[in-house]
Amino acid sequence: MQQNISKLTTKALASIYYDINYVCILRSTARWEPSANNVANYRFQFSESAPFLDRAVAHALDPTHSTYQADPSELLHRLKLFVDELGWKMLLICALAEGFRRACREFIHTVLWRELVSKIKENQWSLEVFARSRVLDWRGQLLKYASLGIPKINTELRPARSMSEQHPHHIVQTMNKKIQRPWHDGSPQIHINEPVMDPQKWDSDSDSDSDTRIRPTDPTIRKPNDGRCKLCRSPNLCACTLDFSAGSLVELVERPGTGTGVRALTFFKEGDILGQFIGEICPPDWNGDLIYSLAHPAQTKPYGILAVISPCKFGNWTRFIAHSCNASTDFASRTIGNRTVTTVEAARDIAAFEDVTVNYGHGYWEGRECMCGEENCCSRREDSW
Ligand SMILES: C[S@@+](CC[C@H](N)C(=O)[O-])C[C@H]1O[C@@H](n2cnc3c(N)ncnc32)[C@H](O)[C@@H]1O
Repeated sequence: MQQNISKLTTKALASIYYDINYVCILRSTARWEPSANNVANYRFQFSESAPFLDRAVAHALDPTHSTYQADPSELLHRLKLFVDELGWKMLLICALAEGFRRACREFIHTVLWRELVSKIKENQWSLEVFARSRVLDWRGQLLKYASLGIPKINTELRPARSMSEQHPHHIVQTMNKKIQRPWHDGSPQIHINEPVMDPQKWDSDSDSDSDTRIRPTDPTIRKPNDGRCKLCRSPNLCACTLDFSAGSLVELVERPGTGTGVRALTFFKEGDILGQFIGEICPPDWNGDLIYSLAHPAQTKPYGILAVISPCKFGNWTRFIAHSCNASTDFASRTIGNRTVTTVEAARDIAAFEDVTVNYGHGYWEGRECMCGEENCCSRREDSW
């Protein structure tokens, strides 16, 4: 019974994150392609949440009013409990998610509803950061109730620091419920969607005139014998690209002792490709980043190292995955579209709200202490470094 409750409420919470992300995608689609259809799809989410928010506010203003006393399924009672625990802002954020609206209607057993409220409470800051960093327009909804004299609504409408200018993976939630920018070696770490290459790092003839220098070719560009594309299985050059959507459903969180890590906000199935390990493409003998970098092997014999991918400055969320000696993902070398790439793939099913981990390899821990805490941890074993 308790297990079922936990499963159902975890699923409901994961669908709240998923739906908030979806509403924000609808918002940007409607903004950049404002066709009647796109705008209607976006507005629909608001029109779905409005009626029961209106009822919840009216009930809060006058709980004795006969219209609001009739509450056969006790929906208003559940909403009141939610607002008492988590406030109006959280109600407005969650109400824009279809998964939450469904739970409001269907979780009629008090134990189930209380468990969901308590899970949302545990994740309150994460949900707020998620909604704000994706520019969910919950304030617009709340403003319409601002003049009604509900004091708590006015305090929750106070402007907060804007996150709209930041990529969500420029935001790390700290242990004391603040946010900070990921930072390394005195500089902010910058999110990129495509690998970058600094020709100067590849320049063997740095004394020659820049006009006469030959531009180095990117060694990760797909060559005819790099094998079939992992996605379409074609042995020929194809236009396939990786789907980056998994990256929208993870968050960066500070962890004690190990720094920034990655937490899944949805369920991943074994074999799912979560993302591409992206960074600056550096020469194979480059050793300027001993923390984050990964060797990029050739796909064909003699299987040497073609490059080092260094995301210490430019990279994506995959650079923050912590090591575990019992990891939930693997790095894999793949040919996809016009490149050979390193992907991060689920080594087993990953539960929502679990930290995503990967095995950095035994050599990484030479002279360092692994703190993954697993029974088989390399730093606990007698033969460890
Ligand atoms: C690739 S980075 C991961 C992101 C990093 N935590 C950060 O804050 O930017 C690798 C570094 O994270 C920390 N780390 C990750 N997993 C760890 C583990 N299992 N034990 C100890 N430190 C770990 C170590 O400082 C390691 O050198």
